[in-house]
Amino acid sequence: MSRTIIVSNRLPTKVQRTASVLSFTPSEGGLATGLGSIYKSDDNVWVGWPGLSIEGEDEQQHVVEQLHADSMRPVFLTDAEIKGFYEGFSNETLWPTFHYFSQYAVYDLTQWETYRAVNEKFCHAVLELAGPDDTIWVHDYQLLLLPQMLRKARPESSIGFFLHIPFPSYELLRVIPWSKELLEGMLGADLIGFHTFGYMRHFLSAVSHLLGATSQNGIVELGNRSVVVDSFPMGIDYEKYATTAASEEAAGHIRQYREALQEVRVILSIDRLDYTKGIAERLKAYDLLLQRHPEWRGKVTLLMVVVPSRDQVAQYQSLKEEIDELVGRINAAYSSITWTPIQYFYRSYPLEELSALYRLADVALVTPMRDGMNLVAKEFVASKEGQQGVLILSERAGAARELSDALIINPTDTIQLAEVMHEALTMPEEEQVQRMESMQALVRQYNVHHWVELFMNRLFYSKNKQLTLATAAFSAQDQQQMRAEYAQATNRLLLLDYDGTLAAFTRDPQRAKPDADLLDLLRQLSADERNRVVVISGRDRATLQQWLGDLSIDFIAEHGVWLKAKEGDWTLFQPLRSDWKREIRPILELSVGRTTGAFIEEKDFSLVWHYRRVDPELGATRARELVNHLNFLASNTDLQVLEGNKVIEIKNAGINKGAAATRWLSTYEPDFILAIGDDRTDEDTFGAMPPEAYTVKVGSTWRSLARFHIDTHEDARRLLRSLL
Ligand SMILES: O=P(O)(O)OC[C@H]1O[C@H](O[C@H]2O[C@H](CO)[C@@H](O)[C@H](O)[C@H]2O)[C@H](O)[C@@H](O)[C@@H]1O
Ligand SMILES: O=c1ccn([C@@H]2O[C@H](COP(=O)(O)OP(=O)(O)O)[C@@H](O)[C@H]2O)c(=O)[nH]1
Repeated sequence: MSRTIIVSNRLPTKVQRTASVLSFTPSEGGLATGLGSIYKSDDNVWVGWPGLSIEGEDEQQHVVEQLHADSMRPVFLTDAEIKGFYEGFSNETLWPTFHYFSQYAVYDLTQWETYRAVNEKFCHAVLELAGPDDTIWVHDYQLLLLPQMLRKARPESSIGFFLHIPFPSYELLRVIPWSKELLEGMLGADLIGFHTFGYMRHFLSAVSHLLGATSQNGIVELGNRSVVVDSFPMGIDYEKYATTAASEEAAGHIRQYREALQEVRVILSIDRLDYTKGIAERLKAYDLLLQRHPEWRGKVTLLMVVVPSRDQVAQYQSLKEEIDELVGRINAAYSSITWTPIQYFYRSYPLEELSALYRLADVALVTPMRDGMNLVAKEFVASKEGQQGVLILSERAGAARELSDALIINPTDTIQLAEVMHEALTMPEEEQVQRMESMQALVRQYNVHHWVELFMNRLFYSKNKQLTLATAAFSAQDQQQMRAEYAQATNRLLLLDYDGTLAAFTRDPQRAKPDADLLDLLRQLSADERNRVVVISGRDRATLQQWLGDLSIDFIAEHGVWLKAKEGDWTLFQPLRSDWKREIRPILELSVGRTTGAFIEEKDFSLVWHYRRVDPELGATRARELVNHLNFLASNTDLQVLEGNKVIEIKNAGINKGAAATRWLSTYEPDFILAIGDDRTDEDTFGAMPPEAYTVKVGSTWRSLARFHIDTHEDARRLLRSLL
């Protein structure tokens, strides 16, 4: 039976120690509360840290047994690991950077090494548990390296990754000295999910800028795999919150609270203690509300729950002091004998009491500076079924992308926030109900079950697509078979693309000049009279002639425009015109003028716009614009627009590598064919070959007509050497 192995730093149950007794309680934090509400079934196991240092063997055994019953497998961390991995790299480097608080980030080599070691530890724990058919779903920033570690150990596994916090602009990410390793770690997954489209865009941009990997429609092309990237806004267990808030137990709590609060209106604020949550700014705005609208004094109370969190990290300790001080100052300034402006609780509450608070409140204040999603906002909405109530929501919470019927605010604008609190407290009942109902419909539909289903279906789809669309690796056995057929053959045709296949793809095309090793390889291959070696390239004939002209080989240049057999001269594929260049060249020049790093290459019968040296995102955007424009001009003419690897080529229609290669097939009638290429333009060659030909794609495995795949140009050379 195949299972889903959920892996996250924090388990949904946390272990606490009072005196020497261990107790087990639900964890706080959206990852644990959200996923924790649905994972329990025989098909799932959850691997994670129980939230406490437990070093004694007996205690560990006790914890293992307790958690086992709930399908959880603890990963125990030592004190040093908690310091370096959890408090350190996770919460002093990644957390501040990803939430745009780079000023709080530390870059410490020892912490980074501990982070890597703990990711390894999680990897071992998962590998001990996971069978070959199990799906592994890794969660969050504490385990960014884990997908790649698992991929190395289990290349065929189905691995998903979901990030619960924002993904920042690459300008922030690149500041981390290990940013490339972190991205590579994530790319071990088959599917990478984010809460919002914006985070996903930042990720793709970072991958392109820092790793140079290209993506199309959210699919990142890696050498030998492709990774699907998408957004999946996490939902909550709607029914659970709606039902609990309407329960008798919650009603009992509400009666009690009401008695204490009397008639005052309630503004509710619930968060973990975190500088990303905007708690201090919220307090300042509340102060402003009481200043600017004194009519609310004695009539409203801010009920503020702050859940202790990461209290060993310095920034969290100083934030606690700041909040204590602000609350003290505001209460001292405005309190009366019968009224306290802020009721402040530094602790966590069980679901029933939280639900009662949600149900009781007139207004919920969810005003983070940055927040991956924020489930409190959704829980408030679900708890208000059949009720009025107003949600004030920061534009920088992931939830704001969905809950557009909330009052959306900028959390740094305290004056705006104070005024919006006033607006919320005076909003007509009808408008409250209408906004609430529309948000409820959304939170009910896009609930956590829907989220899991969506993610899992997409993971299944991505994996399946990889398997069906990916070109098979050129196995040792297939290569053996190829060599056997090669040995038998007497009239062999070797069609070899140049850039990216025989030589590495370089920033400056002129630097891809053949080295001694390549010249020797081609010389030896062509020395065998049974071989006809053809370099089939997009390059102009002059360059090919200059670089390789001394060899006894054939050429197909300019993507099939110029042909040359070793015994003869250069000939045109067919009579061609080039007067169209006069009209097209100025368009390409205009685009070069607007795009630093772009350049034009002119061949006899084609013009090429290169963008390999352009900022990758700008290059891709300009290339799209140019292709659209050129295609428009080329319609109703005998021109065609070809897109290659960081190039756009415009040339006469009907000519491509495949059409040219067909001439060699009919002229020489080979009994063995090997065609190797890395580019989109080589697909024309592959497509023109008979089914028994050995067609080999270098680089990406995705959607090629080739029968086999190899990783790099070095592999291509090795393959050719193995024929000698
Ligand atoms: O495990 P802790 O260090 O105690 O922190 C609690 C969790 O905080 C973060 O939660 C995030 O996930 C929520 C659900 O997707 C999302 O709504 C929220 O915006 C995030 O901040 C963190 O990502 C988790 O790993 C922690 O367990
Ligand atoms: O006393 C409390 C206060 C909050 N929460 C839960 O903690 C989670 C907070 O998740 P959110 O996504 O809002 O932010 P995070 O803390 O994960 O950054 C929510 O599910 C709350 O119900 C809790 O269990 N007990």
